[in-house]
Amino acid sequence: MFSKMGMLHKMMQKESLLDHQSALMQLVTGFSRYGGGTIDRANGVEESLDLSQICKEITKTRELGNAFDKYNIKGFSQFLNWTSRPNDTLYAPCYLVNRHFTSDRNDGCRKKFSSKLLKTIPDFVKIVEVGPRDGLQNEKSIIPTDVKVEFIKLLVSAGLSVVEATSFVSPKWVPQLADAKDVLAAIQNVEGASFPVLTPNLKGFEAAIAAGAKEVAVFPAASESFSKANLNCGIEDNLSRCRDIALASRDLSIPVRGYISCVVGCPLEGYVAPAKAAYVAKSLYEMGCSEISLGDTIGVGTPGSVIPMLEAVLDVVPVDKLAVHFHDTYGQALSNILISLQMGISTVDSSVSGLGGCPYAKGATGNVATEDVVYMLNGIGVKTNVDLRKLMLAGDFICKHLGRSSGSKSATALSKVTAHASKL
Ligand SMILES: CC(C)(COP(=O)([O-])OP(=O)([O-])OC[C@H]1O[C@@H](n2cnc3c(N)ncnc32)[C@H](O)[C@@H]1OP(=O)([O-])[O-])[C@@H](O)C(=O)NCCC(=O)NCCSC(=O)C[C@@](C)(O)CC(=O)[O-]
Repeated sequence: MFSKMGMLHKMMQKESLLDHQSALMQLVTGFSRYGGGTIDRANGVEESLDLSQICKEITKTRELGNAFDKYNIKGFSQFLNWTSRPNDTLYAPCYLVNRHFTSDRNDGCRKKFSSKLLKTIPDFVKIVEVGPRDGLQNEKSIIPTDVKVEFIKLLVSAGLSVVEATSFVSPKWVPQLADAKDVLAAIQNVEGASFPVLTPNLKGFEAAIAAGAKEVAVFPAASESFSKANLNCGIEDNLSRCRDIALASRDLSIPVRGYISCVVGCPLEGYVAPAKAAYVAKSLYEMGCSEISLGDTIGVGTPGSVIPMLEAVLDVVPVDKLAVHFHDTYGQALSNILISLQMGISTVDSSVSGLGGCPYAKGATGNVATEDVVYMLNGIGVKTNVDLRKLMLAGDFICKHLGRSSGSKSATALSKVTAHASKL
């Protein structure tokens, strides 16, 4: 590999050769293949050695640009794009690492990228995995308890420190989670993660505590209609139920997470004003919730609606108490997450393989896929402690059981490029 690249490099230096169509074609094909991932570090190829230099030369060489146009070779255009950044000697190796899909956390990248845009992003992001609860609650055919338990164990072994396990809600409303007590009993001895469970009222809270829950979550909505559809009561009545749970858990030193559904949009009311989300967030904060997760339940938000909502909430709740929870119905979740991180939020909810959907939000698809979140965070050098390869195993496991393919773009891509996936 090394000698081949060296040869190509030499050929490029001889400008006259570039006029020759077959030599040009060889170069373009060679670079395209190289850009496609055949780098061989074990044989001593130094990515920074030839490539940054080569990339510089490519940008200088109009003929190669023309050749790209003519032969429409994809990998080559990526080289051209990479080198269009300023100071490409610094950037090129970094891009190449990403090009090779290692997806490992790349501290080098972070340092080199430390532009204004990434400066405010936290160094560490806590991922709250909601796959076993939000991900599965909408599944029509009942998943055996032992499958759920194995799924949770795989998620924990991938390094996820918070795995929302189930809900203590009415089995008539959410039949899939009717085995909440058994799931919780089976994971009592699993170490390395906390397992919050949803509790809509004191009845659910008491059942959860009796089953061994050490952390619970309440879930009011920012929209009156959704609150009624989801919980059979309006916002105020539900906040008062949340308050009862918060009081009861204070006595037991049980942390209570507060979710807010429909923070930017509601399946029944449409647009939700930022002040509504802020009002519910403030109420949850004042009743002592340890964390408040802002849910775009139907995935309609864009940075255009998420930023004003976050600004309103940040006026009343400290940033370190906030989490974001985006569904990906319109493919906006990652951009919304990035914006949230830039605004200082460092807790992100997601669901492996993009599983999920709320039974009372018709048409809404799953949560943002955990693999996609981890892939993005790895790419910008943010630590998560999550092992992407093991996470993909958990995703494979549950997708096989559900008989469907993964909703994660990163997992799908990485599993196709096995040579790269093995380097994760
Ligand atoms: C809240 C209730 C229970 C009110 O339901 P209700 O029908 O108004 O309750 P009720 O007090 O009239 O009682 C009716 C029956 O439910 C029983 N019941 C009452 N409470 C419980 C309980 N805790 N556990 C088990 N059973 C319960 C109660 O005992 C009674 O049983 P019956 O006498 O008929 O045999 C019901 O509306 C419910 O369970 N809703 C489920 C809501 C839900 O789980 N939604 C999905 C999760 S929210 C979500 O996904 C959004 C989120 C959080 O992810 C954020 C985002 O995505 O943006």
